[in-house]
Amino acid sequence: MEAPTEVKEKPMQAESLNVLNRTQLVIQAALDKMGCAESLYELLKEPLRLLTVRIPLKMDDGSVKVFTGYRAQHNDAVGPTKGGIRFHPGVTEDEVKALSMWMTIKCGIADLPYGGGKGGIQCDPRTLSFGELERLSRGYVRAISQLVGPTKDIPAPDVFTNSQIMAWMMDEYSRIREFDSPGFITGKPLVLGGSIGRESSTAMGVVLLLREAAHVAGIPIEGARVIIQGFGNAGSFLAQFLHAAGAKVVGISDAQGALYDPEGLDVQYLLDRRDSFGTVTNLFPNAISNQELLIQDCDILVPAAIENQITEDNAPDIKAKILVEAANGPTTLKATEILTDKGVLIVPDVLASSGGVIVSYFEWVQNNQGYYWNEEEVNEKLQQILKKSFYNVYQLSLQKQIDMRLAAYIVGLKRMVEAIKWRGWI
Ligand SMILES: NC(=O)C1=CN([C@@H]2O[C@H](COP(=O)(O)OP(=O)(O)OC[C@H]3O[C@@H](n4cnc5c(N)ncnc54)[C@H](O)[C@@H]3O)[C@@H](O)[C@H]2O)C=CC1
Ligand SMILES: O=C(O)CCC(=O)C(=O)O
Repeated sequence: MEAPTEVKEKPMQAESLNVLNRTQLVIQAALDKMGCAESLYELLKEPLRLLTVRIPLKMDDGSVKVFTGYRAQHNDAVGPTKGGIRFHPGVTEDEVKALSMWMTIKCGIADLPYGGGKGGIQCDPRTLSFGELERLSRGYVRAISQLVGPTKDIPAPDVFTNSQIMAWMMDEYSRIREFDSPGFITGKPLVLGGSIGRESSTAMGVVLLLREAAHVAGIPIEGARVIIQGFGNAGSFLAQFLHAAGAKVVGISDAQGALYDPEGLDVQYLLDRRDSFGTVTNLFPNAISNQELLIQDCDILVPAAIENQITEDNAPDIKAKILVEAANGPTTLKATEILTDKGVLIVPDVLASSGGVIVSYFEWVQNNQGYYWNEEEVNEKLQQILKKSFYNVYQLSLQKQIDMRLAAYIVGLKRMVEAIKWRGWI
């Protein structure tokens, strides 16, 4: 496989950028605060299961390339595991493990009957043809089919995967199982049992949470200056929604670079020109870098791309008053500390990005019952869950005088810990 283009070797940093290590630290801190036995940490510090697969792919030119994929299942004490599938050159075993653990916390905060799961293939889908992408998606499902299923582990989209890929995966799983299995995967096209609102749900969730955060921070959304890192599923819908809500989108970015205009960007113009991988900045000679964008002046910063974007190196220079993490794992622990000390209100990833899995849960419920809801019903239910989630986390952070991330982990682990105890595992 060719070397990834945008994942460059980073200089040595004082803090650890290992997402698994830092997730373990927060889980341990949360379990300590909850007064849990050490054995619970021993159980929850790693996924229960991790499958590594090698997927041979026949390329269009007749050659064969072999890709590495993963599926991690963090814990299934509460119910089947759930979480997306990522196609990205930066996918690693530790990343997939951490992502599955974050799914556990997300589902716990939203009180969904799931544990966390996550999958990924180390690949660059931008270099694959449509046919190669389909064969790779089907190959991955064949490789993991024993481990997943509508009552075991339910995948969904994540970075560089979409409803077309979910459709191929559902079709492949249905062929293997010899029956139609819409509930095997979520984020499907509507005609194949997808839910209204799933495609825009991550961004919709961010907007709903941002409204609550802005309310407690005393910053009106109307007129607020927003920077969004990432212009894919989460970032582009978000730009659209915030623009419609009267906010001024002053910055956006993608894997190639970033655009910033203090007067506000033309969101519709950018949406019309972005490609299917959320790239648009390559069309502009005045593009700046992602790192430059993050420290530009704004009221609200929304990382909506990949991990480790906000570190101890750039956190002191961040100007935003509210940080809403639509991406998974964009901020390191040191950066969280620096920003919290600066008085920045952080809506952590495990809360901020939960709109996607909540509507995925709605999709799975609708698939199981064979009865489909309208947009109003989906949005109303989503709003109810998110409002409750936000205040559960926010109030705990005030009550215990802890940062929002630690508070979110405590809220998110509660149901899992209880389920483990009731099952008699610990
Ligand atoms: N799609 C979903 O339902 C959910 C996504 N998320 C998280 O939101 C974030 C974005 O996901 P999606 O929008 O779904 O992905 P996407 O594939 O639709 O878009 C990703 C965006 O990030 C940019 N990007 C990729 N690599 C980058 C890099 N090295 N530096 C800067 N930008 C880069 C891409 O150019 C693109 O604009 C991820 O962290 C994902 O885990 C969280 C919950 C649900
Ligand atoms: O929709 C889902 O089930 C999972 C979405 C996801 O992967 C995430 O929240 O990170």
